[in-house]
Amino acid sequence: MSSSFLDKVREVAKQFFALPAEEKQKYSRAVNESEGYGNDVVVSEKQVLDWSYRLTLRVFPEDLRRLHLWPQNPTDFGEMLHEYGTRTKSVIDLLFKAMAKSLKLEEDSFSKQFGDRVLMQTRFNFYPPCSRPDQVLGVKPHTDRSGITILLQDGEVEGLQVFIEDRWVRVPIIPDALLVNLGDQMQIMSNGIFKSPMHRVVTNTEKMRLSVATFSEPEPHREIGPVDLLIDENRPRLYRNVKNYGAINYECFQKGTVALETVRVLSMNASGIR
Ligand SMILES: O=C(O)CCC(=O)C(=O)O
Ligand SMILES: [Fe+2]
Repeated sequence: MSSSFLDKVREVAKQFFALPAEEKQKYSRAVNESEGYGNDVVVSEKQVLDWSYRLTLRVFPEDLRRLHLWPQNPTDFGEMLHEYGTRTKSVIDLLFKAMAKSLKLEEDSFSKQFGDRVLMQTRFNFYPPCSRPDQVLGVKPHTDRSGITILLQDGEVEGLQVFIEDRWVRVPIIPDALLVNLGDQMQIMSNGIFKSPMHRVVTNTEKMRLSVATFSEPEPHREIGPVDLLIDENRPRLYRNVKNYGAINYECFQKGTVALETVRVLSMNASGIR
């Protein structure tokens, strides 16, 4: 993707977030829905909300697009999202193949688990300046539930951090780069070889920040699990097969538990006692 195209994606998204509140509210996320415009889903009075506005839209499969939630304003928003989504999908398809080959597996080992109706959601994150960046995060620590997430960062303003060896490490801005973030479902399929990193977004007092995250996951009824060839005596099965991991991940996030732990296979010793 050319840098002018990536700039265009950021520009059109910024134009949407700059619209008056009443205009953006036409595309509001309904209670219990994930698609549309708004803030965090509120699950408890004690919850500390993320300092961000989001617009989340499903781009694939095309017949599941909810076009009434796609902004009419700016007028080229729909065309931009279709184009960006299509190109991002090819990047994801390619990565699935390359990652399987890198483990000496058949190239469709991961993609065939996801099937040919992969769900792809694009989330536009808008982080306004925040007067108390010491107290409020743009996005709380989490791992993505996806297989692969493709992230287009702001062209200038940093904010993303990854948890590596017990500390938060900042992710630099590379203006023309797409950041590939692996999600929990890739960790499951690769039997723990590819890791889904914990990450968060910090706020800052002066500048707004925009990012565009595209998540890929299988349809909820499809079962995914560690690829057989990645399981042996030296590397026992780490995860059970799962369906609808999105729901498991969401429920755990609400409860503050780690979703991947709940699908882990517990090892037994010779006497069958854990
Ligand atoms: O804004 C970012 O850089 C990351 C956002 C993110 O982690 C997410 O939307 O899952
Ligand atoms: Fe994330």
